[in-house]
Amino acid sequence: MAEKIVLALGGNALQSGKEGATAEGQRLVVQRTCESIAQLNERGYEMAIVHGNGPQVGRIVMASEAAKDITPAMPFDVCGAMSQGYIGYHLQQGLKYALNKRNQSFPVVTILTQMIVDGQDPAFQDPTKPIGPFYTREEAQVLEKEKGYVMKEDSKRGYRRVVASPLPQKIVEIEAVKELWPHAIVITCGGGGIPVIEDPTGALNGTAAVIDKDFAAELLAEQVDADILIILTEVEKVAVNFNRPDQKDLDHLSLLEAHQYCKEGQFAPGSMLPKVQAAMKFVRSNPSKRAIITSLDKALEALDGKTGTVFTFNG
Ligand SMILES: Nc1ncnc2c1ncn2[C@@H]1O[C@H](COP(=O)(O)OP(=O)(O)O)[C@@H](O)[C@H]1O
Ligand SMILES: NC(=O)OP(=O)(O)O
Repeated sequence: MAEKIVLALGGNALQSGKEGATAEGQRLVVQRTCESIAQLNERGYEMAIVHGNGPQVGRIVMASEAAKDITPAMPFDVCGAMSQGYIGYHLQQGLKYALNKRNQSFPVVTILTQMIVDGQDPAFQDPTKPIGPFYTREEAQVLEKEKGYVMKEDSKRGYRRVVASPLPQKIVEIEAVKELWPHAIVITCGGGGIPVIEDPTGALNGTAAVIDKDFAAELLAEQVDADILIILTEVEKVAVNFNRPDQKDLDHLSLLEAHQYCKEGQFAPGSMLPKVQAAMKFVRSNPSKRAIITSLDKALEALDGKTGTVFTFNG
């Protein structure tokens, strides 16, 4: 039977490199990434793709706020839906091209996905999710004062606006994902899913937050009974003493080792920590499964055991 993979693509990773943070730059990074995804498809893996949206949704919100004198600003959840739309569009386009080149006519579909969150989630009182561009400390102070944003340092890369990031609880469109799974590469839970709160009548209402796509991908991987959760970002391996002269890249982590490093504060909150926590949760949910964290261009090598950081239940 074909192995099932949930592939999580980092929002920052999709806007990294020399191309920068333009829509065209992202399209080029997506195109390269789609070449590896098409190779995975060629090998017979069944796949769903979950992408991040931190930089993208941040920019959509900024554009909407900047234009508020011309047209009313879009609510945050609508900005999240817009980010799913354009990143899904880039992925559909890139994948179709990469698959066609290999004479594979496999359907690719983006499902606009809502994610139920708990309105009482303490995360609403403690913003942690970095969105939008990076700023200097001085610029961040000005934004805090002038716009009332909460700004935090992000993995020593600069300062970013942070927003609430409640935990994903239920994928609203999960039945559609399961129906489509054997027949298509499904792009779903983009940006962690559009955060919605269910009221007592069953109505869903969008809320101002950005869900962590690593946790959303983990939830999806459990629900579709995936064999492997692969989290692709900018770094090839998870490291301890990250960005220090004694940095050590890790090939493998057992649950126990990962837990110990989390306790030591080795993984930055809002960036590497949720990835490690999602990987840990997945292997804890079923000890026969594995999770891998690696860079966008190394997915194939990592699946072959040649690189990446592999998480397993035991050592
Ligand atoms: N211990 C660590 N090991 C490796 N990378 C780390 C670590 N701590 C923080 N990072 C940073 O986390 C980044 C990944 O998080 P982020 O950029 O938020 O991911 P995404 O690509 O999903 O948007 C890496 O590119 C790296 O700069
Ligand atoms: N929503 C989300 O987790 O985005 P990033 O991958 O950009 O952090």
